[in-house]
Amino acid sequence: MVFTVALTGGIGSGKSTVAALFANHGVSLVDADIIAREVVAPGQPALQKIAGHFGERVINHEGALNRTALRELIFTDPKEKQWLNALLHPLIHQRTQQAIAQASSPYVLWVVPLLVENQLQQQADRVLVVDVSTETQLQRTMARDNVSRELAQHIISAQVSREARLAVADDIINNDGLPQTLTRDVARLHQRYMALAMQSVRQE
Ligand SMILES: Nc1ncnc2c1ncn2[C@@H]1O[C@H](COP(=O)(O)OP(=O)(O)OP(=O)(O)O)[C@@H](O)[C@H]1O
Repeated sequence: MVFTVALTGGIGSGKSTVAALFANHGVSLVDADIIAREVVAPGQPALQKIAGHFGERVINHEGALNRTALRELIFTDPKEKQWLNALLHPLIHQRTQQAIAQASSPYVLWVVPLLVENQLQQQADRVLVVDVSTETQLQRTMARDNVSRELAQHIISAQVSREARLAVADDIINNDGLPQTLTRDVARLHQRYMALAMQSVRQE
C-alpha cells in the first residue's frame, strides 16, 4: 500500500494552501471532497439509487443531485442519513483506495476535511492537522467567503472542535503565521514523510 498522510483541519484553516505546497514537492493529492462528489455524479449507479429511494425531488433540472434537498431530508431523519451513509461510504472508500494506489509519488496526501467527523483516521498511516487559532480562522473565513462573523462562527461551531482534531494528530502544522513559514514547515514535513514512506516500503 502507498504510504498515506491524511490532511485535515477546520474551515479556512489552510488545508488547500498546505495541499498545494505539498503538490509543489511532487506529492500526489487525493481529495475526499472530489471523490464524494464523483460517486454521485450523473450516470453513477449511486445517483439512481438515491433517486429511487428519495424520489425525483433530490434531482435538479440538469439531472444532477440536489444537495440542498438531500441535506434537508437527512437532516431531520437519522434513519435516512444512515441509509445514505451505508450506500455511499463503501463506494467512497473503494474509490479512495483506487486513487491512492494510482499515486505517482512515494507517499500520498489525502485531503479529508471531515476526517474526525467520519472517524477515518485509522485509514491513514499518519494524520497531519492544520491548526490555527479560532480568531485567525474567523478572519480568514470571513475574508475569503465574504460572510459575517456570526455565520463564520456558526460554521466553526458545527464542526468538530479544535481539541478533537488535535487529539488524533501525529503531526501539527500551525498556520497562524506568514505563508513563508508555512512553506518552510511543509518542506520539513515532506522530508519526514519521504523518509517514513521509504521505511514502510522496506518493511513490506
Ligand atoms: N498563512 C496564511 N496567511 C494568510 N492567509 C492565508 C494563510 N494560509 C491560508 N490563507 C488564506 O486563508 C484562506 C483559507 O485557506 P484555505 O482555503 O487554504 O483553507 P481550507 O482549510 O482549505 O478551507 P476550507 O475548508 O473552507 O476549504 C484562503 O483565502 C487562503 O488564501
